Amino acid sequence: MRLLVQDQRKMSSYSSNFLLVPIPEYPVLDCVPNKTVKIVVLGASNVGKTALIVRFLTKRFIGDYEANTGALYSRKINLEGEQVSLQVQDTPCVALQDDADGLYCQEQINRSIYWADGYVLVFSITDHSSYRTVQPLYQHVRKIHPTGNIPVILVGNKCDLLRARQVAASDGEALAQELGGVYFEASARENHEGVHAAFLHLCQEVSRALGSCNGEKRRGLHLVRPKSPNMQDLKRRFKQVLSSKVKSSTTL
Ligand SMILES: Nc1nc2c(ncn2[C@@H]2O[C@H](COP(=O)(O)OP(=O)(O)OP(=O)(O)O)[C@@H](O)[C@H]2O)c(=O)[nH]1
Repeated sequence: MRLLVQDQRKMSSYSSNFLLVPIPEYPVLDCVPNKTVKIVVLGASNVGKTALIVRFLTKRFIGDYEANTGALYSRKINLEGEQVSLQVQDTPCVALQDDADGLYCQEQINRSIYWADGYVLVFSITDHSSYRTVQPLYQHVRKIHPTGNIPVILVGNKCDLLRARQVAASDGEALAQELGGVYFEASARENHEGVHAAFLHLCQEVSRALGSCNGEKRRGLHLVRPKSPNMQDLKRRFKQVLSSKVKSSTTL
């Protein structure tokens, strides 16, 4: 047990970016970034939404994730020389209704869609039904934001599983073009760079769209801020990373 605590300290001192404990949003009052980039990650079940967020924020891949109930992570990042507060909202899965015309989408997800400024739509290249979910999901986002530009990227995750591929890269590209976004194929499991490039692209798009004002000012004050990650959940994930289940080939 003591060893675990020491290890935690040692790791924390290597990088302030380590693990899922969010960096305090505003640790020093005079360093408060005046811009907040709010991103929500959406998609069908089991496509790797949580894995992608964890990869982006920690550079690590953890094999097993509990089906999540939607956690919000925040940290400060540098975008094109500007300090920005980044908030990333994980969400429970959405599913197509039996008639495939509509979506099962929890109210919590609707609030996150309303709240966000940028959208990561994820499917798994090994699961064609998750791909078919994307178009109705985008339409759903459009219903909530009927006017204006919607910064969006489409991520085809699990591209390490090439033999199990069910969605061609060209189909991903075609769909992204239809949605007005860029397509990224990524593997949360195998590769940090691809995931980082995808999220960074969206952050930059959102940041440019926001200009010098904050998203909340742009659209008027938003309703309810999505749920912050509860500490039990963060502690569990923290322990999970430190356990022998860690399967990462990257070093900090
Ligand atoms: N091979 C492979 N497996 C992945 C990848 N990303 C995620 N997984 C696995 O896919 C499963 C689902 O990952 P999650 O991140 O929980 O997926 P999710 O979309 O958040 O799932 P829900 O909580 O059901 O909505 C886990 O077993 C992950 O280890 C990837 O890039 N490659």
